[in-house]
Amino acid sequence: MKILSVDQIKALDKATIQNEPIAPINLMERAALAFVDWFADQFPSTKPTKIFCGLGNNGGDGLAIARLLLERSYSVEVYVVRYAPRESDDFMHNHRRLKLLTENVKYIEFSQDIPALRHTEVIIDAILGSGLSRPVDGIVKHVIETINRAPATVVSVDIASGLQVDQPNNPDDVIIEPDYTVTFQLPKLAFMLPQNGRYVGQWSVVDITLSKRFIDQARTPYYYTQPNEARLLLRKRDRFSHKGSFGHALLLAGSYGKIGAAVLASRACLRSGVGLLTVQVPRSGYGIIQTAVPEAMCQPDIDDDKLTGIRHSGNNTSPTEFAAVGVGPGIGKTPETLAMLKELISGVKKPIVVDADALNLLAENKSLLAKLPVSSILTPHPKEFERLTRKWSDDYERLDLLREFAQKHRVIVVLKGAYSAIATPEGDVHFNSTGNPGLSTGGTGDVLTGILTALLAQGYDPVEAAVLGVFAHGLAGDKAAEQRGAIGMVASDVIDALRWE
Ligand SMILES: NC(=O)C1=CN([C@@H]2O[C@H](COP(=O)(O)OP(=O)(O)OC[C@H]3O[C@@H](n4cnc5c(N)ncnc54)[C@H](OP(=O)(O)O)[C@@H]3O)[C@@H](O)[C@H]2O)[C@@H](O)CC1
Ligand SMILES: [K+]
Repeated sequence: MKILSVDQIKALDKATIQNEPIAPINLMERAALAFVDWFADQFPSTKPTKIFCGLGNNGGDGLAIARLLLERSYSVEVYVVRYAPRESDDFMHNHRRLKLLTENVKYIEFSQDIPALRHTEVIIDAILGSGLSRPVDGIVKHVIETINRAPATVVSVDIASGLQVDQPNNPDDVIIEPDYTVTFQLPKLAFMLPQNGRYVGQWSVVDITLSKRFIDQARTPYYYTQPNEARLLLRKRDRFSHKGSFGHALLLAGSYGKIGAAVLASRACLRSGVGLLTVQVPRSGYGIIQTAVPEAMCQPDIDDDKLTGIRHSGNNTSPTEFAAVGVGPGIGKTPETLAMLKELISGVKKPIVVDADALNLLAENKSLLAKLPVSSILTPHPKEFERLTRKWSDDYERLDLLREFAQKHRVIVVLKGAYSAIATPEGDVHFNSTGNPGLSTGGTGDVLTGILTALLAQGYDPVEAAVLGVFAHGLAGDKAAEQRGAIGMVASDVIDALRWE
């Protein structure tokens, strides 16, 4: 699903009106209906509802929503925040229609006009939408502050009033802090960024059938991966396939005290469809791997405690002969392990998966970045990404840094977090839709490395591997959270919950 800029959203609105064609007022009606359908699924008609409307089209939506809720027997009070002398045409139209139905429309010009808000109520925020053009002040600011202090449930129409759609707000901006946002047609970039979490709440997209042709043709670097899109990436298995069809992967993981990282990455790799897996661990991890992951072959390092080089033994010759290589989980940062990483990077040509301490070693030896095979997948969490780049002042700057980094080094970067952002060498960013705070626990990153290595070994295109792998990892995390709760779940639960279908 594409994420469009605020200018593109306006153009999409216009294109729909012209091409469908549909009168603007009917488009507003469609939006209000879609909102009300969502609302009626969430809240019973016995729930007292107060709707706060601005004077633009977001306010017009609010008035239409008020009328439709009244028609469905909700008890609704409407407040119009009069911050300017002029209303939009569609606001006026809906104002007239609403007045035919109820006298219960009040106006807020001064602070004393703001009603008391109770915890039993639902507040619908239709003050400002995508037309926000400056920070809020005056009476709008007072109303927003009052709503934010209220114990009531708050639902924003399209976007929280005061929140910018696709650029940073000022730190002292006053913005609605909703429990829910119900947005029209496509998600907004603002929803993807951690700094806006409290200004978005739980968000949903409702379909108002805006021009599909316009959306298909619109150019944007930003995408949001939906379940149907991720599932399309999954390859079917041929009945006549054999283990050679799914690649032989190599994982370089573990150090003394962190062999568990190698176990987790290996198990996840095997649970993600790899044909064969060889794990290289320090010698002290040999028995552990052979016992904990009997499906994997193990190549011990000559060193007891750390990885020191690429071992060429048994039926495996050099890293170039593996279908895919994953490196990093639990490896530590000793000079010997750095030497191993250098040997690997200069030896392989195919994309590799780079995680954890391998990323920290790259951050301390930035000249290695230029030597990474094209389309390698790097999986930093924000702190690791900061070490690879620099500090940022807000999440929009971080997003710019992410895109620049991926383009400059021609790699894929999975920036982990809520809505993990996958940046491609072409400069696109795919935000992931699965996952939950339960994934913030030791070992889940190792699991992701195993998954991504397995997908590369099976011959997936690296961008598709990253998008699909991050999606499946988050989905397994969601299933684990359902079973164990987000607090009690551990990385092994995520592996157990992996399902490729
Ligand atoms: N996209 C779609 O397809 C559809 C969109 N729809 C709906 O339309 C909404 C967008 O409507 P909109 O463009 O009228 O903008 P909206 O946010 O109501 O505000 C504009 C007014 O507020 C003013 N204003 C701005 N900032 C201000 C501030 N800080 N403090 C005070 N005032 C401020 C601004 O003034 P100006 O900038 O012109 O000076 C202008 O007068 C969108 O979010 C969705 O709900 C649906 O109905 C149908 C399908
Ligand atoms: K709003």
